[in-house]
Amino acid sequence: MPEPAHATTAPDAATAPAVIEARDLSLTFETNDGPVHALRDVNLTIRKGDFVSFIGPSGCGKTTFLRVAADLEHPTGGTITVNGMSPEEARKSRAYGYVFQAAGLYPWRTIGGNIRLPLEIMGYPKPEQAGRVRRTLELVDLAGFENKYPWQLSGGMQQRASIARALAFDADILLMDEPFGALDEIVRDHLNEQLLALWARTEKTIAFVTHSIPEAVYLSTKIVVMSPRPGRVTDVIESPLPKERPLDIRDTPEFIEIAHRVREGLRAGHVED
Ligand SMILES: Nc1ncnc2c1ncn2[C@@H]1O[C@H](COP(=O)(O)OP(=O)(O)OP(=O)(O)O)[C@@H](O)[C@H]1O
Repeated sequence: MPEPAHATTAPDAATAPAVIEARDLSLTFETNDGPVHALRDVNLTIRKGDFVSFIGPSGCGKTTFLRVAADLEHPTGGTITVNGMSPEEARKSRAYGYVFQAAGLYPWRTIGGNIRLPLEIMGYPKPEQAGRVRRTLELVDLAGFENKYPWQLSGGMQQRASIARALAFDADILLMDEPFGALDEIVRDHLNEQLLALWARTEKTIAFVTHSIPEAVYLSTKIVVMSPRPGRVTDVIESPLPKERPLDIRDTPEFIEIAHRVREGLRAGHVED
């Protein structure tokens, strides 16, 4: 579907190079109960430096979109490119880091050991591994926790460690599948603030799945509203909010207006089971 003409877009945001580009992207899973249309005709451009949130009810294809971009699933129709390459080429060139819903840290490895793991697999020299682990721990505010084990950290700290692991090899793109869904609201607020600061500092492109309207509006430059059966994009909202966002921006009329539009989009796409 074409992107809405009434979107308010900062001039540079519209001209930045495309990082993820989906054209008529479809994925149908063949199951014993018949075909499941996880994605149908999704058209979307994610540009360099965008923070894009995907929001929609359970089963609308948010995770599937990220998994297709990450070459973990293969489309059955249309095309998707990542940094101008096929998802397979992008995966091989380590174009992205992936953060899963659960932190997924190995309990028998220290926090440093977990972050080092992809670097070991990629064959980085040992001294460089150590430097990268140290720098990414600083980025997520976990300096000093390198030698702790995951179970010695809170849930929020574990999620930060899993973000550090995704950042360690310095990919330009971060794919984040509901990384804060299981955390309480205060911790989530804090991590949202930290993630925004990290995004501003590193100028990465972030694709972020969430169920939370306030989280989507607070974090994003662009909000993709999806609806299920078949999974499709029903609205793309370009946020007019400034890049600097203190938490109390959530009380401003601009914020409330965008949240309202997201809610309307979700309501319009709602289907009864
Ligand atoms: N491997 C698979 N085989 C068959 N169906 C699948 C598979 N993976 C996902 N699906 C189906 O595709 C649809 C989209 O799933 P997806 O996980 O992308 O949704 P989602 O929007 O991320 O949901 P949630 O918010 O619950 O995480 C769902 O109906 C799901 O059951």
